[in-house]
Amino acid sequence: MAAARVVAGSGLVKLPPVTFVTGNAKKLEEVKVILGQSIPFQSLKLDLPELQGDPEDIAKEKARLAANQVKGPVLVEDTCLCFNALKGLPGPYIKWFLQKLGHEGLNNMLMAYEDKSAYALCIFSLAIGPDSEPLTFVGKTPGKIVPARGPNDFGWDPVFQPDGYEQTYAEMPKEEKNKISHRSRALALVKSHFAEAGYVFDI
Ligand SMILES: O=c1nc[nH]c2c1ncn2[C@H]1C[C@H](O)[C@@H](COP(=O)(O)OP(=O)(O)OP(=O)(O)O)O1
Ligand SMILES: [Mg+2]
Repeated sequence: MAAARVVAGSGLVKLPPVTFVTGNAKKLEEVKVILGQSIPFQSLKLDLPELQGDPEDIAKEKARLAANQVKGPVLVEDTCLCFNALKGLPGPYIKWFLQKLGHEGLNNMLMAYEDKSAYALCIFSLAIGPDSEPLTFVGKTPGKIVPARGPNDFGWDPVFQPDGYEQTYAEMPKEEKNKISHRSRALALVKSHFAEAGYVFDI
């Protein structure tokens, strides 16, 4: 795929379509709906290895790996579920905690604490090409951890109840989740960036 190039004298950067790289079909479904026609993108199903550490660094490293494989502009995302009583853990490691412990186990982790508050964090990272420093866009939704309610078709949605709602993410209609979710808040920043950055697409 062609790399990004500056159009001389115009202040514009010409880009091939962006590739959203994820191994998670449910994420992709939400991103498609939230982005609509605002940013031309295609998707690539790849489960990229993830660095340990600070969530923003994990997302940036994912973007670097993706841009090296795709050899063009990429967007990736890393999602964290952070328990306040546990000082932000499991955070970026939620995937493995959920896989091993399930919804009940996540609730049990908070049994010793009165504070069940938590927040969902979504970090998109955009790399324009293999050699460019990735940018990050962070969206956060506060809520609490509750015993599972609602359809079990996307990760920890049944155990996360956002503040101001009586329903868990899983119980909400998708449009409602997409209005307030960590993912849509991060994507709002991605959209503003694309609107302001002077990218034109080679499509
Ligand atoms: O809105 C969400 N509602 C409920 N669960 C969610 C959500 N978003 C991600 N999740 C789950 C998927 C994975 O168990 C973990 C994040 O891990 P994370 O590495 O970001 O996702 P992943 O490995 O499934 O896909 P990717 O290939 O994009 O890294 O939280
Ligand atoms: Mg992952």
